[in-house]
Amino acid sequence: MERENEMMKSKFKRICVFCGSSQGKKSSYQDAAIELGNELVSRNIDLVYGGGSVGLMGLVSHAVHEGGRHVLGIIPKTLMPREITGETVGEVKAVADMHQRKAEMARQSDAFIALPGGYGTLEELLEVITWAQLGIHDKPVGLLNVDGYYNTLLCFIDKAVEEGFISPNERHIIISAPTAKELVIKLEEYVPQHERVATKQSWEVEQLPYSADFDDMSR
Ligand SMILES: CC(C)=CCNc1ncnc2c1ncn2[C@@H]1O[C@H](COP(=O)(O)O)[C@@H](O)[C@H]1O
Repeated sequence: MERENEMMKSKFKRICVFCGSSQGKKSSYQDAAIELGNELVSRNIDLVYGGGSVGLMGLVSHAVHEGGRHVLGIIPKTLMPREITGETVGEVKAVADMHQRKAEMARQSDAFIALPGGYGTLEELLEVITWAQLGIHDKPVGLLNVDGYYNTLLCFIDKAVEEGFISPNERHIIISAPTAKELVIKLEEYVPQHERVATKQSWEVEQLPYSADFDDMSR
């Protein structure tokens, strides 16, 4: 038993999952959300997500919570009413707005996975990819391509590479796989290949709230 646990040790402590606030029409999307939750549990990985229990978000968070791992939901105050987001499980952290939510989700996690979803999921996914490209973080980003749901997005990204808008090295930022198990293994093996535009340190300096100079200029 101890040996089994030892084998299942992951280099990730917490993974952030982006996914639909809807369940999607096919049962395979729902099955994949539960399977991903179970995969995290089996590898002793905790969950960070957008909070709430609507759609695939509810399925993945319940699976992780019921499996005994920690669940952290990060919710903007405006989405907190139960009728919008549903019952939450685990720890809930309230933040001021959507921007703070994404920053906090990214800060709290060692890697990101997107399940099928809509605008919200795409926006969260593309933002963490862009941040990786810029060198703000070097955490792996995975796409769980359930039943080929993301094939057209991946084709579009290949087109952007062909047309010279994304470099081949930056194409490697997105890691995709059809099942949770394969995806987590690939994320574990990920080594960034792209050049960073700025060092992490320079971003930290840029992101300091207000400098005295800025304050003076605004007077
Ligand atoms: C108005 C509405 C759709 C409310 C649903 N309630 C929600 N509760 C919590 N997080 C959400 C909600 N809607 C979108 N999100 C965020 O956006 C993503 C899902 O958006 P979507 O369903 O793919 O586009 C999630 O990863 C989550 O972080």
